[in-house]
Amino acid sequence: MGGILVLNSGSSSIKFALFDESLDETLSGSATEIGGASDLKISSKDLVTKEASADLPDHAAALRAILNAVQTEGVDIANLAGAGHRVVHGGSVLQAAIRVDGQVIAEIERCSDLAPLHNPHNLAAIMALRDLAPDLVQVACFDTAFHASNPEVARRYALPDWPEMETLRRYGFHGISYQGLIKKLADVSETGVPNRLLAFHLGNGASLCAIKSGQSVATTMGYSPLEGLTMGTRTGNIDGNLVLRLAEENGIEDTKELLNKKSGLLGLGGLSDMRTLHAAETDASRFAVEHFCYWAVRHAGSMIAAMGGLDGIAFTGGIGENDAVVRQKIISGLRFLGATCDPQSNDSNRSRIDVSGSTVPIWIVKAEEEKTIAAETQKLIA
Ligand SMILES: Nc1ncnc2c1ncn2[C@@H]1O[C@H](COP(=O)(O)OP(=O)(O)O)[C@@H](O)[C@H]1O
Ligand SMILES: CC(=O)OP(=O)(O)O
Ligand SMILES: [Mg+2]
Repeated sequence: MGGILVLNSGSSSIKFALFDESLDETLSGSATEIGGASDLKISSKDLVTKEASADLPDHAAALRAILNAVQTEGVDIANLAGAGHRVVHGGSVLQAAIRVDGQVIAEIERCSDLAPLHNPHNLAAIMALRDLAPDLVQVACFDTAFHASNPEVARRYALPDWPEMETLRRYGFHGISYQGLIKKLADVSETGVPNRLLAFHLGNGASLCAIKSGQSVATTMGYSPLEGLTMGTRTGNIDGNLVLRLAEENGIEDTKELLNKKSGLLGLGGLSDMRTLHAAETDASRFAVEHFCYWAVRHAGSMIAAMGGLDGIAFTGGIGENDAVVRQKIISGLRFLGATCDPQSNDSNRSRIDVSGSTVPIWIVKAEEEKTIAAETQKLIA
């Protein structure tokens, strides 16, 4: 019997991994910078990495390339034990991992408007596997599930009560990443997971999570993955009245496109990808990076208040794991709390980057979304 194939469609990437029965990864890879200087990488257990600079203009092309590559590596999709998918928004109906059927597909589709950079691609991955292997058991895991522990005061917008109100609330995202992060941190930290942990998931989408006693108590994303930090192409927090004014002037569809796909780093600096932005070295690109870091620090203050203090910091996601400049700027912004990083450890992306004497430990934790999804999938197909 084959293993579990996991597909994780982010807003700028599709990551995948194949796991055996012991949840050891046997094949993995990613299509990154989709629509830009795209790359397709595949690594197998013997650590051979194949890299192809593939022309991937959109997520559909990236998905096709990944499924071709996986099959070329000898994976028989019809003979897998199951497939697991990251699904970003499941709304108020889909909150825990679930086996995919017609109703689940309809609900994921219904939530597509709320996560236009994700749900359509998450669904495309499910449908592509359905076409290739109609009998394959597929499981959807939701980015929102980890935040179900947030208190009502954090989840509710200050809107009056009416019947639909239960669905018009803050959900929070990147939950699969945060769930994987605390599991991994428990392994790598000698002292276990700190009681009040500030987690930064910084990728093309970016959010923060206040994790107290292992549970999410607050997070920066809300009703959709638009709220919170400045992101690759998303505004982050924006005044509702400004949104209304934009919609009056430009119409709803153009405003949705503007807020989700043309703003953030792209809107400020002309480029959505952090690496390319650093390389550009223009006034606009430098300002975009400053904006990203400034708002990460501002929101960090809010997360720390929600936990009543700070015992540890962890960075994850494409930027969080790799970008020493961004990490250093953010940690400098938190120096008033006594958090200080060691420049050498930070520059070499070590797993522990605080300087001795820092009031809090600071870690870099590789996002393990695929493994977390594989574990959930295995539970559901058992
Ligand atoms: N080595 C690196 N140095 C700096 N930034 C990086 C590096 N690798 C990836 N990134 C950045 O991470 C972001 C993509 O993060 P990722 O978590 O893969 O995205 P997604 O949100 O699509 O899952 C991009 O802005 C990219 O430039
Ligand atoms: C929820 C979200 O923004 O995800 P990603 O960072 O993968 O785009
Ligand atoms: Mg991602």
